[in-house]
Amino acid sequence: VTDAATTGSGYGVLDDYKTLNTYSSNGTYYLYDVTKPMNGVIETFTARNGSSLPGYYSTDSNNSWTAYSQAADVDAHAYAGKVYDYYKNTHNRNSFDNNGATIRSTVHYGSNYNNAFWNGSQMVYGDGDGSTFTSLSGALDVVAHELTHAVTERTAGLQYQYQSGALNESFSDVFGYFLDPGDYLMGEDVYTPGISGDALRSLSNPSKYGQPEHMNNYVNTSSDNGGVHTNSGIPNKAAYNTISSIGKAKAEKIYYRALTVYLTPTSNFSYARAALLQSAADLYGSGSSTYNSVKAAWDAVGVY
Ligand SMILES: O=C(O)[C@H](CCc1ccccc1)CC1(C(=O)N[C@@H](Cc2c[nH]c3ccccc23)C(=O)O)CCCC1
Ligand SMILES: [Ca+2]
Ligand SMILES: [Zn+2]
Repeated sequence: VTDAATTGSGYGVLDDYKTLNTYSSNGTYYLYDVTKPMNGVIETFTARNGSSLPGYYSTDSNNSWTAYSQAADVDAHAYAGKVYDYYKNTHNRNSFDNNGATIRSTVHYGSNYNNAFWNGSQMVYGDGDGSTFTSLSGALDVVAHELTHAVTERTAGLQYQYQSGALNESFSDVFGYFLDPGDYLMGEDVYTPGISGDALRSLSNPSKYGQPEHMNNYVNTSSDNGGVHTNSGIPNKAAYNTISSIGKAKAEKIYYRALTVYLTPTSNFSYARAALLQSAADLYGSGSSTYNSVKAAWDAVGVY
C-alpha cells in the first residue's frame, strides 16, 4: 500500500484547466493537499446535494478531474489553496488560525442552493440554480470572502450584526479583492451566468447593487443581522478610495494590521477608521501621504 501526495489536473467551473494538489491511497485519488508548510492540510468534500456536513471526500479514479460534476470540487480545492498561499506569502499567516488549521470545503451543498457560507468550521458552497448563480466555488473572490470570515473570527472577532457585522462583511469583500484584483466586483464570475458584466456587489460603486456608499445613507434595519450585506457598502467604498489612491500593496498591509492588531468584536465604522489610520501610521508614518489618503478615504464616506 503506497499513500502519496500526487499532482492531478482538471477543469473548473468556468471550464478552465488547472493542476491540483491531490493524494492517492489504495488506488483512489482525493482532493487532499498536503503540500503546505507545517503540515497544513486543505481538503475538499462533496455533500452530494444533501445538507449533511462535511459529506464525502471528493474522489477520482485516475487523478484527472474532468467531469462537469467535479468542476465545483476542483475550484473549491484550487482556490482554497490560493487563499492559503496569499495569507502565508503576503501576511505570513499559516491558515486562518495562524497555526496550520485544516482548511475544509464542501461543495454541492443542498439543491440549487444560491449561496455559500463559513459555518464556523468549514466553507460550504451551493451549486446555484444555474440562473442566479452557478457553482459558487467557481469565484476566487467568493472563496477568499468565506475564508476571510474564518480569519476575522480568529482575530478581530467582529460580531456579525449592525456596524461590526458590516465591517466583518467588508473585510471579507476587501480580501476578496486582494485575491482577485482584476476588478472591484464581488462574485462576478459566478453571478448570473447568463448575464455578463454584472456582479453581486461593487466596491467602487456600491450603489450600483443597492448598497449605500455614504454614512448619510446607512440603512437602519434588523433584517440580515442589521443589514450586514447592505451597509458593508460604506466601508467597501472607503476601501476602494484607499486602494485606488495608495495601491494594493500598501492597502493590504494596512487592512491586515487593522484586522489582526486593532479591531475588536464591537468595533463600529468610526473605530475602523481609527484602526486603519493607526495601522497606516504604524507602517508608513502619521504624516505620510499614505496616512492622509486613508483619512481622505473615510472622510469621503462621511465616517469620522
Ligand atoms: O459569506 C457571506 O457573507 C454570505 C453568507 C450567507 C449565509 C449566511 C448564513 C447561512 C447561509 C448563508 C455568502 C455570500 C453573500 O454575500 N451572500 C449574500 C448575497 C446573496 C447570495 N445569494 C443570495 C440569495 C438570496 C439573497 C441574497 C443572496 C447574502 O447571503 O445576503 C458571500 C459571497 C457570495 C455569497
Ligand atoms: Ca472580483
Ligand atoms: Zn460574508
